[in-house]
Amino acid sequence: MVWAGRLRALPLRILWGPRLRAWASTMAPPPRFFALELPGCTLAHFAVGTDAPGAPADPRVAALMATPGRSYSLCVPVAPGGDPGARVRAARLHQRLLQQLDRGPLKRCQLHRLLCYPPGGGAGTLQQGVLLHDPSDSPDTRRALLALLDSYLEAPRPSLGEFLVDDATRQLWQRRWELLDGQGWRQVEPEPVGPALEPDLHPAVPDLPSAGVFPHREAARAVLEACTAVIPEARAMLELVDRCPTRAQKGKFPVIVIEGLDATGKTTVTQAASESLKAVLLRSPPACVSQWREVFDDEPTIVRRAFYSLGNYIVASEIAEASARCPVIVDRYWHSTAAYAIATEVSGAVQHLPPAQHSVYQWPRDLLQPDLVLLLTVSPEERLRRIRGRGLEKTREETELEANSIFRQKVEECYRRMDNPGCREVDASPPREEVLRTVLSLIRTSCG
Ligand SMILES: Nc1ncnc2c1ncn2[C@@H]1O[C@H](COP(=O)(O)OP(=O)(O)OP(=O)(O)O)[C@@H](O)[C@H]1O
Ligand SMILES: Nc1ccn([C@@H]2O[C@H](COP(=O)(O)O)[C@@H](O)[C@H]2O)c(=O)n1
Repeated sequence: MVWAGRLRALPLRILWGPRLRAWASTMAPPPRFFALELPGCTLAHFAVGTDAPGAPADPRVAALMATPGRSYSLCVPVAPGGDPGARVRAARLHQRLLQQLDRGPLKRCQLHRLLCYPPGGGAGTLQQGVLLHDPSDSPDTRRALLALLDSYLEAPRPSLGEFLVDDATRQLWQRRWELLDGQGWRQVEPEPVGPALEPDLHPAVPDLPSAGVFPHREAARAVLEACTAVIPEARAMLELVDRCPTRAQKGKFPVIVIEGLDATGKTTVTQAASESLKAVLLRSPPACVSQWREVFDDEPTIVRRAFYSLGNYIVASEIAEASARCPVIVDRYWHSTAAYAIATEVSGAVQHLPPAQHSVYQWPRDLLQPDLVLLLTVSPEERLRRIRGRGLEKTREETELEANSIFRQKVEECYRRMDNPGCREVDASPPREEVLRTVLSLIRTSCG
């Protein structure tokens, strides 16, 4: 491994002459594009293997990789076989990989979220992973990464690349590691790292309908069906869903959904409004599945959101039944499932979200629609005051929201972009009585 340490110091053009370059170009794999999440949730884009040797990469990428140490990319395809089973296996593998990076010598590496996609992108072509930066450039890190790859015996195996800086020209290169039959791990020829334009659509968006924002019940159902061998609770959940009518119909009374980030006052408002309107109060996920929530909250997005999506269909059958008798108030519904899924999967900040009117913001075609959706919003400071005032143990996601105001902004912006039905925003910062008055007045004017 000593030679590899020296390589960084050697001007790469000595190793990378024209003949070698010509040979490599005949063998070269297709170019790959990368979206790297940097501190502050900014995204830097770069390309590997395009015909751009010598061209400067994004200065932020160059700066990161030029800091003392060594950077590696580790990626897993999201849909190696295209079917839900393959997607679930790949997502669980990616989750396991992230957990493994938190141990041993790899723990000292700084991690940055990384997405890899081919030119043009498209559903099923994405790879998700991380860029690891080892500030100490220790050979133990490389050894640990190769040992980690060795522990993945079945496809899809993660792919490992190593970044190199040509000290003379400052050009960046990537060398992938490949497993050669009987010869162990070998590095393939370096490929140039060059600049890349930001794609029009964030590369994770084409996969959202199969990975967390399911456009119909069957799409979410197929995901849990694929999990039954490894998550016994998935079978129990499917049995409950399968007992619900495929197209639950709303009764003659109005159905009002209250949405918002944690601690914006949904519980307070839904309880008071349902008393005032003599309405049935329901919540998603429904009580009958809440005992499995912890299990699914520990799973990757695709499985977790399939659970919440199917929970919405169970609530739909409860709404259908209750709205035949009286008004119904619902604490969270599909908009929550979709908004959190989009905000989690789309790396970067608000400007990287899919544009308004994109199909991911459309209501699923087979899910009972409410008459009115109200989105409670409060300032970040007020929300934090309320979380602290409540004094309850914070869930992991709440902790993340608290720490990551950009994630919170993305969730809220997704709520605002939801369509058909869209959300009516209500400023929930005033005292409880005033918020309730506003909500009741909106319900009366909108639902008669
Ligand atoms: N208008 C208000 N003014 C001041 N405090 C409020 C107001 N509405 C709710 N609260 C308080 O803020 C805290 C969070 O409210 P609540 O539990 O209703 O929010 P929530 O949106 O249901 O939260 P979660 O989604 O996390 O369950 C509670 O302690 C509640 O008493
Ligand atoms: N329909 C829903 C409801 C909830 N979620 C997820 O649960 C989290 C919040 O739940 P609370 O009980 O704290 O209100 C939220 O972070 C969502 O991830 C969902 O996806 N769909």
